[in-house]
Amino acid sequence: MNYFMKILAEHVEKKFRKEWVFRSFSYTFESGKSYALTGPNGSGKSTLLKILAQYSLPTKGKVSFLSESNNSIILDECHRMISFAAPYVELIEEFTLTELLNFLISLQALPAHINLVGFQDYVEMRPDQGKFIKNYSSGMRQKIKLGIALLAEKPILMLDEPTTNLDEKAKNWFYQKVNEQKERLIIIASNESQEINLCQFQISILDFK
Ligand SMILES: Nc1ncnc2c1ncn2[C@@H]1O[C@H](COP(=O)(O)OP(=O)(O)OP(=O)(O)O)[C@@H](O)[C@H]1O
Repeated sequence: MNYFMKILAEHVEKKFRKEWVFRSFSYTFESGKSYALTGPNGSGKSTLLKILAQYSLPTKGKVSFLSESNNSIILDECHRMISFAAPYVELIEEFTLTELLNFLISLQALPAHINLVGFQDYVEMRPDQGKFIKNYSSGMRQKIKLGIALLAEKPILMLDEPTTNLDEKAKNWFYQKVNEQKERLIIIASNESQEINLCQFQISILDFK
């Protein structure tokens, strides 16, 4: 995981039909630093985060992932470098937690040493082992998503509204766990002050309208 990298956004613009979401967004993100994408509801945080992850394309401009020596990284490889958690990214609801963890390990989305007990200790939850993911509460599902993203040994951590549905105790758990992640390149899209304050750099999307 000690893999230094950069995300370079060059004059990135996004338009849906006739509506410009943002214009000329240029920024360089680096490993070992954390960034908050801020702005009110509907300002374009999620849209920008998905473009930075290269999950969706900008209308204009370019996003590249660069190695420490500034070599460009191919798209398939880029996607293997990201762990991404968001309210709109669903877990596989028909699995139990054990099945989900084993599936993610088989995809190399989680390291092979992760097991059920270790994961439950990490997320500080110990529900019934036979329970299907669909029967977990929304806050528990969100904590599982965050646990997976935090434990994935990927250089980039991207989180959209991470404390959605979390109670105070779970929020504090999350803040502590993010603060332990020193080497990764972290981008959090949020309009919650405590999530924003976790990050070293704040980028207001309203500056790119
Ligand atoms: N697939 C789409 N098609 C059309 N418009 C879209 C699409 N996705 C997003 N938008 C629009 O782009 C704008 C930005 O949406 P986005 O979800 O990125 O905002 P946000 O800042 O993340 O909002 P929130 O804080 O409410 O989550 C909104 O006007 C939204 O309706």
